[in-house]
Amino acid sequence: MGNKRALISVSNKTGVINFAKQLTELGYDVISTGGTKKALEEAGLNVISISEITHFPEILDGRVKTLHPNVHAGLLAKRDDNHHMAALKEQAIETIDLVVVNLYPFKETIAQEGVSFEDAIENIDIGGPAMLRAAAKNHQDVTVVVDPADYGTVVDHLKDSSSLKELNRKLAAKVYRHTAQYDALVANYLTEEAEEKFPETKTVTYERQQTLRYGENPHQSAAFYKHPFAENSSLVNAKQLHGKELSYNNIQDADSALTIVKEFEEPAAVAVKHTNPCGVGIGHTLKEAYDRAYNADPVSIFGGIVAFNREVDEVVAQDLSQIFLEIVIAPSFTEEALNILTQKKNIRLLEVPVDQGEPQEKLSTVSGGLLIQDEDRYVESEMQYDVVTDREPSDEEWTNMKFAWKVMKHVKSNAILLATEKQTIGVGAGQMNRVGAANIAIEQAGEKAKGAVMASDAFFPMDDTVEAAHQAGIRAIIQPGGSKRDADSIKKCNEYGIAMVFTGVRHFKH
Ligand SMILES: NC(=O)c1ncn([C@@H]2O[C@H](COP(=O)(O)O)[C@@H](O)[C@H]2O)c1NC=O
Repeated sequence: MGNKRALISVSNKTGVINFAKQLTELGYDVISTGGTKKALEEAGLNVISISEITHFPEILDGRVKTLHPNVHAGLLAKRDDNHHMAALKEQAIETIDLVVVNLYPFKETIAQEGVSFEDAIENIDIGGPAMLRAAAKNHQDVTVVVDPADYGTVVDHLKDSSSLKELNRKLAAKVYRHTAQYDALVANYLTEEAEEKFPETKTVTYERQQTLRYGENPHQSAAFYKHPFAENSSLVNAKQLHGKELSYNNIQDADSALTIVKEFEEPAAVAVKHTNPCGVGIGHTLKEAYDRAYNADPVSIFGGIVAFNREVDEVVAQDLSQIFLEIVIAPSFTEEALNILTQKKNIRLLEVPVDQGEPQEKLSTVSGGLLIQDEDRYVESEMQYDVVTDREPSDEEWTNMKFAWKVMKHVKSNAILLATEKQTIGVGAGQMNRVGAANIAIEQAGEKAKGAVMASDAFFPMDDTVEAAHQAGIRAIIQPGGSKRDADSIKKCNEYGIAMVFTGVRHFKH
C-alpha cells in the first residue's frame, strides 16, 4: 500500500504551506490544483499535479479541475466495503484520505462596491464544494478541512489518532454548515438580482458573534449571531470600549436605543428600558438633548441604556456618571469623556457609527414559522399631514408632534406618547387598549401634560382618548386617522379647541 494522500486546493492560502509541510512529514503525498501547487512548490514541497490523478488538464479557466471520478471515487469509496474497494482497483483509482479545500471568495466578491454580475458568477465555486461534500459524507474514512483555523488541531489528531473519528465527524458537520452558508449566499444574491422578494423557500444565514452567558432569563441559553452583510451602523459592529460582556437583554435594548437615535438629524439622546424609549430629547447641543431625555423620566432611566448620535464629551459624560446606566452608545467618545466613564466598573461603552443606512429586512419567529417584513421606514418628505380640526397646530405644536411621531413609532403597541419642548414626557407602551396607554402616559406626564402634544401609533376607535387628552390639558394630537368613528374624535377636538393631524400612516409595533 502506498502513502496516504492529501488533496489540497485552496483559495485562501493562509497557513497552507506550513500545514502541507506537516502533512508531508506525517507521510502524506500531497496532490494540488494549479495555484495551490505553485505556492507549495515555491515553498520547496513536492506536489503531485491534479492532472496526474485525473489524466485530464484543468480546463475552462479553472471551471473544471477536480470534477473527475478519479477524485470523487477516491473520496467516496468506503474502505470497509469490499465492493467499493474492488471497484477502485478495477478502475486503477487510489483513495484520497485528507481534503483541504476552501472556496472561491464569493462573499467577499459580492461585498465589493460595484461588483459585476459576471464577477460574482465566476466566483461561485463548483469543484471545491463537490470535494468538500464528498469527503464530509465519507468522514468515517476521510478527514476534511475547510477552515485554516483547524490546521493545528488536525495535525494533532493525525499524530495521535485516538480521537480522529470524532474529529472527522465534527469537521464534516462544519463542512456542511460552510457549504450551506456558501450556497445560501449564492441563492440570496441571485434571488435579489432576479428581484424575487419572497421566494418559495427562504434560507437565512448568520455567523456566530458570541455565545452569551444566558438568554432573557438565567435558565435560557443564548448566543448572538451576525448577518454576513450587517450595516456598519448596527449593533453587531459596535466596538465595546469598556465594561462587562453584553447580555441578551442588553443587546435587545441597545439595538432599540440605537435604532431610535438614528431617527434624528439634530443632537439627540435616547434612553431605553425593556426596548421602549423612556426618555428622548433633542436639542442644539448633546447636553441639552441629554438633559431633556433625563428629565423626561428621571426614575425609569436608572439602569437604562442611553444612545447618542453625536460624540459624547466631558460635559455629557459628567452627567452620565451621576446615575447607574447599563450601556452608553455613541458614534465616539472624547478622551476626557472616556476618562470619566471608565471610572465606573459596571457601565458598558459602545462605539458605533450612527446613520440610517439601507432599510433592513425584519425577521421574527413564531412557533413553527418565520415572519418577514420590510423595516418600518417612511420618508418624512412624503408624509401627509392633514389637519382635520378647525384649529391649525401652532409652530411649536408642529415641532413637538413631528418629534413625538418619530419616537412613538418605536414604542410597543398600543402606544401613546406625550411630548413638549422637544422632550418626551409620558410613554404609554404595550397596552391592550388605547385609552389605557393614554392614561399611563398622562399620569406619568402629570402637570407637564398641560399644553403638550399626543401621538398615537394607530387610529382612535372612539373619542375616549381625546376626552382623556383634554382632561390632561393636551393641545394637539397626531394620529394616523382612518377609524369609522373619526368624526366623533374630530368633533370632540373642535369642541375643546384641540388641533388634530392625520398622517395616514400607522406604526404598530408588536
Ligand atoms: N472546478 C473545479 O474542478 C475546482 N476544483 C477546485 N476548485 C477550487 O479552486 C480553488 C483553488 O485553485 P488554485 O489551486 O488554482 O488556486 C479552490 O478554491 C477550490 O475550491 C475548483 N474551482 C471551481 O469550481
